[in-house]
Amino acid sequence: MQPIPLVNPDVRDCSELLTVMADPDCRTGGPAYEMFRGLYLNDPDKKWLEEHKIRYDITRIPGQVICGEWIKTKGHYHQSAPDGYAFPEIYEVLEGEALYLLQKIDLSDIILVNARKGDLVLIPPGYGHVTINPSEDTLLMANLVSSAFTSEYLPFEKMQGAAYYLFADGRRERNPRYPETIPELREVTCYGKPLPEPFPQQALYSCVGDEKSLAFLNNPGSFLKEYQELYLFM
Ligand SMILES: O=P(O)(O)OC[C@H]1O[C@](O)(CO)[C@@H](O)[C@@H]1O
Repeated sequence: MQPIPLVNPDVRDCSELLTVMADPDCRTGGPAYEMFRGLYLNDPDKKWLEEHKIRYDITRIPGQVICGEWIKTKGHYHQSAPDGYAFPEIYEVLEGEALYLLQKIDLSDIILVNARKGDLVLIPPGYGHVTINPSEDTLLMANLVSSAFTSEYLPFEKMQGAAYYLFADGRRERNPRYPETIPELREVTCYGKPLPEPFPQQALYSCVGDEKSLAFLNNPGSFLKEYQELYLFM
């Protein structure tokens, strides 16, 4: 596939991360990561994506440590689709390595997914998510998501971030604002593990045009059994 030109990003400034950092006195600024949203290679792909209410984004997260933590995205939940279940999302690591911290809205499950180049990571309905770049190298990742979704930041902002903080010195600490009774971070590694059918099996952009493998993005409630079979729940 020819590369998609990455131009005109939305830039998340480090100062926008202050409400989710472990250190409430953290003072930082400057660009944190770039989000290239609503990308396509050609007009037929653009039309197909629009007709199917799907957005393809690429995010570039240069390796850096911010107030002792590995750089991370701000974190958000997704609101419910018309069928009553929250919009899911799927990520692909294009370069570098990533940790995806997923936390169920009722906090009954908190997962840390290790992924590297070529891996696909599915964010099931109802899981808030934060992406962490745990290295000095740049993380480049793509995602497909419903274009009807919006990001809900408030649950993370109210709690000063996700349930766990990951520090560059290797410490992983529970965010003290969450109850002591929350589950331990459940770590899974998806290196080279394909997602089960009917979810995408190949590079995300090559799924553009494949109605069957992307149907879950706008119809989350129709795939409840399939979510149970994800490696996330093993
Ligand atoms: O909105 P946040 O939490 O900064 O996360 C950014 C990521 O979320 C997305 O908007 C998709 O959920 C991507 O464009 C980007 O990778």
